Amino acid sequence: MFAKFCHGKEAETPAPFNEDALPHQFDARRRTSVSAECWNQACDVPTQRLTGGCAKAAITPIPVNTNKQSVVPPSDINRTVVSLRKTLFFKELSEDLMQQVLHALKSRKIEAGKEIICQGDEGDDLYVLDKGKVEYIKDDKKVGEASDGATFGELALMYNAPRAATVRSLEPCEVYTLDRITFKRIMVAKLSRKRLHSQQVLSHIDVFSHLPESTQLKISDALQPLTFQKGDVIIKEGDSGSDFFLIDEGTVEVTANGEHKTTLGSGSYFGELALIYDLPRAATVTATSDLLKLEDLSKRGFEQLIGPDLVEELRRRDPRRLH
Ligand SMILES: Nc1ncnc2c1ncn2[C@@H]1O[C@@H]2COP(=O)(O)O[C@H]2[C@H]1O
Repeated sequence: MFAKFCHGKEAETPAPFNEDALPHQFDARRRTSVSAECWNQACDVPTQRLTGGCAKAAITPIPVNTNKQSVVPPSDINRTVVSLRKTLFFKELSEDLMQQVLHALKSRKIEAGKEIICQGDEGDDLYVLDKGKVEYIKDDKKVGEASDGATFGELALMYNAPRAATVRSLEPCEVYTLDRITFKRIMVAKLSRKRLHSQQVLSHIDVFSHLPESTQLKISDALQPLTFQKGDVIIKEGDSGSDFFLIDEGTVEVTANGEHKTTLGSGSYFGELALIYDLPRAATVTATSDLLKLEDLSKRGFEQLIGPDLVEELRRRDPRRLH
């Protein structure tokens, strides 16, 4: 069993947590899910864990010291960023958060034939394979290989799940590691910014702006940003409807039966009719600006979060009466 090898492997000195940098209430060694850890959204920092809600008081942020030299040599930074951006989590990470990631990385050399990650273990670090080759083993079966530029080990950190596979070095490897605490802090900062942005988009749309803040927050959390380019068809007349859209930035043209009906811009929404009447799409909606940024609410989210009063209001504002 690989698990045996794994648990019998040489203990690698774990990167020490810089507990001095943590707020005193925060237990760095505690392992809980992100949702169970409580974070101060406004300043992207963990706060005291409380039953039933987050602590309100702002607590000193954990600084990632971006003045100190990153262990990644300047010549390798682009390559490391490219490697990180291959994973979904880092794909659209803002530049400043990416800088924080780069400054928190630690470098490690690993001999050939070592278990870097062991299936079933708790996740401590995320790995960027800078040089070398590894194999992935699941339930004692080899399921894949990866070489320079691969990133692995993020799933257990993201989902607070046990390691899904063993990762073993096939040759001497050089890796960069990102510790769990920094990963989670970046993750919460990213989510918190996303939430704030979605909330701003929502609050600029008349019909949503009067909703209670708690409802706005729930809807904001369910929104997913999407980007389109000029000419992209977002909705096709006659199709069944699965999403509702808010326009964050840019414009769309609405056509029905081949006729121009209207142009919509930021502060508008579309795609509600198919969902509220359970009918095929009444019109085609096409991006007309070079860049179109939308916030997407799935049909499920729409059904769960848009209450009867709001549905009634959307019915009252049926655009077919206007244009
Ligand atoms: N005159 C219009 N006729 C039909 N749909 C329109 C019109 N103006 C805007 N729309 C939007 O275009 C969307 C197309 O998908 P839906 O039918 O779900 O919802 C529609 C409305 O949100």
